[in-house]
Amino acid sequence: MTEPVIQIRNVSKSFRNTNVLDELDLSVSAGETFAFLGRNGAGKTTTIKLMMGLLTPDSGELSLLGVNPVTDAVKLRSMIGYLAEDQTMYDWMRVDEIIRFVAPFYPTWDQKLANEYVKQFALPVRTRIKHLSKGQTVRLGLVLALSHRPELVILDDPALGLDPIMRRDFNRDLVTHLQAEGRTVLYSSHLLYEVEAVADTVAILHEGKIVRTAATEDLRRDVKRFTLSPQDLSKVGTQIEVLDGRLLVNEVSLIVDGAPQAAQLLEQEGISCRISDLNLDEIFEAFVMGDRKIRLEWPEREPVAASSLT
Ligand SMILES: Nc1ncnc2c1ncn2[C@@H]1O[C@H](COP(=O)(O)OP(=O)(O)OP(=O)(O)O)[C@@H](O)[C@H]1O
Repeated sequence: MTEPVIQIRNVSKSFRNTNVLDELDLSVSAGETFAFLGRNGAGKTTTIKLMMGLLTPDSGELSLLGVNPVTDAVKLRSMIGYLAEDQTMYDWMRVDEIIRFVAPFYPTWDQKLANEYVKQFALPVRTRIKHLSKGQTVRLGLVLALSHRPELVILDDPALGLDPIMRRDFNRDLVTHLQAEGRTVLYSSHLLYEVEAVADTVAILHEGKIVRTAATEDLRRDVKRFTLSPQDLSKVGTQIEVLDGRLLVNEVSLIVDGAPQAAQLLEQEGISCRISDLNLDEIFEAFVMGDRKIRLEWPEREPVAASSLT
């Protein structure tokens, strides 16, 4: 079996008293488009900076393309196409000037390819960077990140600040230029629906750990809403993994991971329920904001004393 292109094992990172990553494990295979998802502040940029050797882990190990970013960051950076969340470019330079400026940093720079990207992205070469639109700036960032034909591309929330149509076009560009060439791509975002069209695999980062890694179609199959009667709640065994539980009027709504198995178990128990599909935003929300404890508390609740009702 070939080595993963990105391998992170047991990586922890704190800033002063804040523990951002807690024994994080993550693995990305060659040719995969891997969406790295988390809410704002979840630690996506911190993880990416660790991968690029811009930060050092407190503990754990990282390997990208077989290189250790802690000891060999400079070598690694020349092998990776990296688009930072807040790209700081020399904004007084023109588009053609910054391309000429960046090219010598990469031994494998392909100027013909850079010219093709500039043409395809319709970038105005004689315009100063400070006069580009947000969409043009992101695309220029891509030209600079991709023209040395990196095997691995890391994009930190690249579509941030783009309007929905631009985001769609940007994702289409990603598919055309990177997936078609079999590159490995790690793409961070806080929007699950946004990465759906491009990602092979989605990993959800929450409270310093990856809480789920799956293909988007598997997430849709596995995570569903079960609606049942409150009386049946105590019969629901702990074998069912509830991501979120809510008490509605005369009903209980449970968002369950492992829906096919859960449906089978409930059927065996003779519990009737309604099972409905969720969209990707609802699935993401259940993982990062779901109330997992409430279910356990309900059956143990003290019944309301009849005297208190009078
Ligand atoms: N250099 C630093 N010093 C102190 N705290 C930091 C530093 N860098 C990040 N943090 C904190 O670490 C946490 C994770 O930040 P990070 O930027 O990695 O999150 P993120 O998932 O990329 O968020 P966003 O989607 O908003 O960019 C945040 O609470 C942030 O304030």
